[in-house]
Amino acid sequence: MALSGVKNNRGELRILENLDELRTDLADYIAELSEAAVKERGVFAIALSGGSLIGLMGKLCEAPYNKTVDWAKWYIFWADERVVAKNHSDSNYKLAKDGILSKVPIVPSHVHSINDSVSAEEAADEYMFVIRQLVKTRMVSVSDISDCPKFDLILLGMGPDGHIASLFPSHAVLDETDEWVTFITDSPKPPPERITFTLPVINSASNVAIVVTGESKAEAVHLAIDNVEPNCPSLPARLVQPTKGKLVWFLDKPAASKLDDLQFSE
Ligand SMILES: O=C1O[C@H](COP(=O)(O)O)[C@@H](O)[C@H](O)[C@H]1O
Repeated sequence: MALSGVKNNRGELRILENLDELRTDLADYIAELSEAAVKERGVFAIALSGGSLIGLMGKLCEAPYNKTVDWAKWYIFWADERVVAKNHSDSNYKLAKDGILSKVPIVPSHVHSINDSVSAEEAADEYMFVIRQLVKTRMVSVSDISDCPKFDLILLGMGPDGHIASLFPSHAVLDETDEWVTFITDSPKPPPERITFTLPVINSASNVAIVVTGESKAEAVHLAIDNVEPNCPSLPARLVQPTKGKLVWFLDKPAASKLDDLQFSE
């Protein structure tokens, strides 16, 4: 049976019994946000991550979602990307294309992937320019408290070290507040060159979901969510605090196993 509730102002926690339930709950959540955004704005601007998240989104390609979701209204972005060719096995674009985008009727021109034929710095600048144009035409909303884009949904995974997107613990890039998109060339997890949304962009989204499974991530989940002493100010996942938006954690039981006293109603 799933547990659900709000904890420590760290967002809504959804703790699912097993991966199958998590996949279904995640697909329902994305489909509902898509429907609401299309009704309100006529489009749905969604940013994906790489890693295990894509496999966990797989139910969206199955009935009923493959027929009921208004795929033509989706605009797809990436919260982070590895600076490799688009056909490389490390590419977050390739992962999403093979796992989801090639299986549903997304409009190809709505897929905003990163230029893989330039340097990390140039790719970050180009990507920011593309997003800026889409903000101007309101395909992507704009935050009313900063000049940041306001994505309808940013989907994040989390590594065992607490990294989200390509924002790694104690990395200087966590302090980046001027740019929407930036780059790193020293990622502790290969490949070293990556581009990533910055924290101000992530925290300006209308909705952010962090999807985490497996016991190897339980300690990072505890540090990111619980009131721990000393606090972990440089743990990226803890810095996800949407200013006006809503944060939801999707966890399986092993990932949630080190959380302090859960007292949600079943
Ligand atoms: O390198 C990355 O890792 C994170 C987490 O991946 P996971 O396989 O442990 O879920 C991912 O969210 C990010 O997009 C990716 O570039």
